[in-house]
Amino acid sequence: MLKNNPLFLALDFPNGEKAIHFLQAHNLHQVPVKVGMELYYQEGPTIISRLKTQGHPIFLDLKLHDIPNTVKKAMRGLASLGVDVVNVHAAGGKEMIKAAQEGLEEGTPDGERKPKLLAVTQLTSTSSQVLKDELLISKNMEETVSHYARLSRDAGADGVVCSVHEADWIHTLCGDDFMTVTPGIRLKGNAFDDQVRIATPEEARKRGADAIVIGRSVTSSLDPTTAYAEAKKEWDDEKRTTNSQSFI
Ligand SMILES: O=C(O)c1cc(=O)[nH]c(=O)n1[C@@H]1O[C@H](COP(=O)(O)O)[C@@H](O)[C@H]1O
Repeated sequence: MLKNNPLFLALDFPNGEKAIHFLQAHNLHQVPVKVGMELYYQEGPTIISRLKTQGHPIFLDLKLHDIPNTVKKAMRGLASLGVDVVNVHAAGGKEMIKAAQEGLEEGTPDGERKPKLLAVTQLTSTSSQVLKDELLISKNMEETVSHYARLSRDAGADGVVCSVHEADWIHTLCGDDFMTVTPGIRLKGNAFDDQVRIATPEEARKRGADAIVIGRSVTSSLDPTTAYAEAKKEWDDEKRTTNSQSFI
């Protein structure tokens, strides 16, 4: 795996013991991981320091969405944890995204690298129908995601979270160095009905995503070691032109 194009394994486990045991039992030493709300809200910063000690690059996915002042102060604290990537909801608007970057800059200890800031455009579980009927967004998915991506770039985010289907044209719109991180990844034959805008690791690579996030296709597999290896094989490409920004 090129260091610039991580495959983040989503550690959606109810507690730290289960997460660490999973990694050890399946020989997933030092792989990039994503810690989300389920695990972080149980364990707090302890799980971050445990994973860091074991050498895992970390995407801390808490999807902040609040008034700019609150987000800025929360990001100050998160920056001090030494994670590699954090995120907010782009729907919080430009001022909130700017405030998030300011908080990260202020909170990053001297000599350490500021975490990359991503903004979630539209969740991969959201369908075009939900966008229209429940969220009352009258633009279609393509226009909405494009708008949120441009807004995030203009506000100073390092990239966005989007689906694979949007990664290539976000690069066209926002530049090749604007990062696209794509969850909703499924290995062939898997199906989980809560995700809508899904794709395989191979499709993600072909559409130029900079990083992928994969969870249950590996963690709920009967053979997680093989499932992880399969995802990584599909995703890896030594010939790929890498983003000049580096995640980890
Ligand atoms: O920000 C995220 O990581 C995220 C954004 C998004 O639009 N969709 C999405 O699924 N995610 C996260 O990515 C992971 C996907 O997990 P699986 O559906 O099990 O592969 C979960 O931890 C989600 O919280």
